[in-house]
Amino acid sequence: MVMTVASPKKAVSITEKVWKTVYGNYGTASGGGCSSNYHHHNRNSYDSEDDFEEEDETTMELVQIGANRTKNVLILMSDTGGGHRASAEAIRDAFKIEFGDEYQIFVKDVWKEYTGWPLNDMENQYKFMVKHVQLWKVAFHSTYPRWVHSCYLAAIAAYYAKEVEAGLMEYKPDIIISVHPLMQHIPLWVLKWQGLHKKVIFATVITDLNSCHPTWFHPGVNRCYCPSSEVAKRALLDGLEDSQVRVFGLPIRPSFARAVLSKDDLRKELEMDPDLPAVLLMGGGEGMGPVKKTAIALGESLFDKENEKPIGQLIVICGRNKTLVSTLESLEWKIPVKVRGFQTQMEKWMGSCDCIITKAGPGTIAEALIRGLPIILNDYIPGQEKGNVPYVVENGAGVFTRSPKETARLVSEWFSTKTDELKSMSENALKLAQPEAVFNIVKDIHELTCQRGPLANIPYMFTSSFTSLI
Ligand SMILES: CCCCC/C=C\C/C=C\CCCCCCCC(=O)OC[C@H](CO[C@@H]1O[C@H](CO)[C@H](O)[C@H](O)[C@H]1O)OC(=O)CCCCCCC/C=C\C/C=C\CCCCC
Ligand SMILES: O=c1ccn([C@@H]2O[C@H](COP(=O)(O)OP(=O)(O)O)[C@@H](O)[C@H]2O)c(=O)[nH]1
Repeated sequence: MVMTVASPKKAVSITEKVWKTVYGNYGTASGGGCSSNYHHHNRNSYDSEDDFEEEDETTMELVQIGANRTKNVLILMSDTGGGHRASAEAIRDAFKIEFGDEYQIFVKDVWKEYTGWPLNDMENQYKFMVKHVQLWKVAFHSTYPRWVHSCYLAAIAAYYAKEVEAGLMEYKPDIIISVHPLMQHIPLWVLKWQGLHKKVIFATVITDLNSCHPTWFHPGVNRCYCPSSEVAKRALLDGLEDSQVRVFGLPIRPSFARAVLSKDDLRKELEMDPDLPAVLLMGGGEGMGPVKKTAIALGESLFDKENEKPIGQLIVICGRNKTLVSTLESLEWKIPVKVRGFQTQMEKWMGSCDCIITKAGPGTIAEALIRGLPIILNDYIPGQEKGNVPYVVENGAGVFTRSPKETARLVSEWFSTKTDELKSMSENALKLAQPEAVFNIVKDIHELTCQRGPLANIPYMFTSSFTSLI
């Protein structure tokens, strides 16, 4: 048997034996692992004291089990918008594709499941604030200084420490990944109180492309994955070290990166017109922005009055906005229109269209870039989405206008007299696309896990007894 890691003897082996008895979650890793030199053993129980006599061999086995057992990954997210869940699921799927059963992934809103008001209702509070956009502006900008958001979060952490701790420990995480701006501080404090901050790997995956809130940046993380060099610059200015920061792009579901899609086949499958150019209109996971007015304007501009025939078709995806679905469904259209609620296969709808109109949501933008769709941005949420506008426009992948009429005019030109413009924007979009980002992120986390070595087994049995003392 070839060993690559030296194993401390007696002291470790006793602790590990106790640990192994209570922690029954190992050995399912499919090939790979951190080192191919580890030989996997299938012994799952300790039968007698005699084991202590076979110390060398036993200790080696324990080291191997630590290396090869399934690692638990807890991804912290919240449904404030649709982007955080989309990125969390992208990371989960990429782990599965790259490493099979080596990692067990939990995508959770721990705050919603374990804590109380106001922490457990961020979705509705966020929805309310972005509807009253001035309120969101004030909340976003007034919490910008570190001392302000740290005080808020510390107060909440103190109040809900036990609940958050229970929520985190439930999943016995070896790795915690936060894809949410408000989920760095509290979990990191909890890990510190538990003495687990050097054992559990903590990574932040930022899902804003440019003007993100500084709560994303916490110097206590092992890695901070930034979707763009602009965000990386902000991270460094905010006190993170070079060694913590990686720039791979925004994590997008592997179905966008890996699937080979033919537009003709997709149109058949989605029952679209096979020949008419198609525009996709959406407003993030919640169907926000001027979707209704834009749809109506497109209904007019994509109809050639002289020849009495449509020059394009329209797909409207309203996300979770059910009122919008029923309003649009009740209208009469002169062009082919499909109205849909929340869709789980966005890559198919994007793959079947020729351009997209959306608010400046980072997830939708990154997905559209991968599909090479020119983008008309028709709105942005102040603060975190503002910087996405120059990111798209200055790179020649789209335009910004809040006017539904102007939007409708642009699309009708792209579909008739200005097809060259559409083509060159599509090429620019593809240049910005980073379909491999999610795979690079999970591979980097895997490397980090391997660097920790096989003895990074986490004594959760001790932490839970600590919990009961709080
Ligand atoms: C000194 C006077 C202070 C007055 C402050 C007033 C009110 C404070 C109350 C709320 C604080 C608001 C938090 C602001 C920081 C937000 C950081 C941020 O970027 O948040 C964005 C996310 C939404 O995600 C984005 O969605 C986009 C699309 O919609 C897009 O996808 C983008 O990529 C995403 O990043 O926003 C949130 O999640 C905000 C949730 C709001 C929660 C309600 C607040 C009350 C609940 C619990 C208190 C929790 C924290 C308070 C401390 C916050 C300190 C910053
Ligand atoms: O019906 C829908 C509508 C949206 N989305 C996804 O929701 C995310 C929206 O994220 P974005 O950052 O664009 O905006 P947010 O919803 O967070 O405001 C993107 O991945 C979309 O593909 C989806 O899967 N189905």
